Amino acid sequence: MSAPENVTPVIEARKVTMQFGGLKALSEFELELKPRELVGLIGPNGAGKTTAFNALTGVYAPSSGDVFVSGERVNGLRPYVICQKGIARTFQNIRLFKDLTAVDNVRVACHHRREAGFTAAFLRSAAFIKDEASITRRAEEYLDVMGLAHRRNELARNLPYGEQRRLEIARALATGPKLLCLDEPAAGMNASEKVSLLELIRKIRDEFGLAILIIEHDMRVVMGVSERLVVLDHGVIISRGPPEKVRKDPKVIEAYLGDAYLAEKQISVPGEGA
Ligand SMILES: Nc1ncnc2c1ncn2[C@@H]1O[C@H](COP(=O)(O)OP(=O)(O)OP(=O)(O)O)[C@@H](O)[C@H]1O
Repeated sequence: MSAPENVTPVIEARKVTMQFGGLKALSEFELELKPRELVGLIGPNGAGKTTAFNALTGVYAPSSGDVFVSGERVNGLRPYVICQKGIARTFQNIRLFKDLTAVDNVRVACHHRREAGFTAAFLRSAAFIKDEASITRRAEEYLDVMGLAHRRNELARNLPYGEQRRLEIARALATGPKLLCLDEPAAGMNASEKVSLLELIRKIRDEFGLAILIIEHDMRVVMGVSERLVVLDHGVIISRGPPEKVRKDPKVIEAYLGDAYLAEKQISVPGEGA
């Protein structure tokens, strides 16, 4: 599902470097996602994947290089401002409002793009009340998309782990993003849960017309859903392209697939048995 060549990318990273003291966690990172693209960002532990997400979403200001959202340079802008420009993310460690219900977790994100202002809220005007009702309806729709309608009134903390992860995605979707960045959304799930989550993610891309950038450790799973992969190792992009090309790239095999890391993490390599 590739976008036409001349379409402005939803996100572009140009030579983005992140330096922490003496450590270059990310070096001259280059990335471009067109609308509706689904791209996997992979690499061994400590490769710089989360650092790349943090630089794209404003958690870190790049030490050098530039990030553009829909053609606008966003270096140094706060994460919530970048989110307002259409970049939503989830985190490796679940960050829900654990003492709010599922629907309220999503409502909070819907508020992020509400139109009624503080005065209306203060006066609880008719417009405000109508707006609140429509926010609740929208939040319910996102819960439904993520298969969580039945959990509407449960506290986030009481949801099973896999459903907490889906609730995070529902909340990110509710900000109305052009790009959804998912940091290991399937972490901690078994193989079949991972496959069904990633199929759901692809469905979301198709239905909402979003671009999606996904960090995922399981090569088999990520190769199955991504149209393109970008491979990081020690902060440097060592390979990029369609999954069938990347999985044969000797640099990837050496850095990632051939790593003892695979055995340690019990990660399956596509084309190698079960
Ligand atoms: N805020 C920070 N300060 C110092 N070093 C950091 C910081 N954030 C990340 N690093 C270092 O940068 C390197 C890349 O880390 P990062 O978390 O981006 O890797 P990753 O590919 O996401 O790894 P994993 O798969 O284990 O999550 C690591 O050596 C890490 O220790």
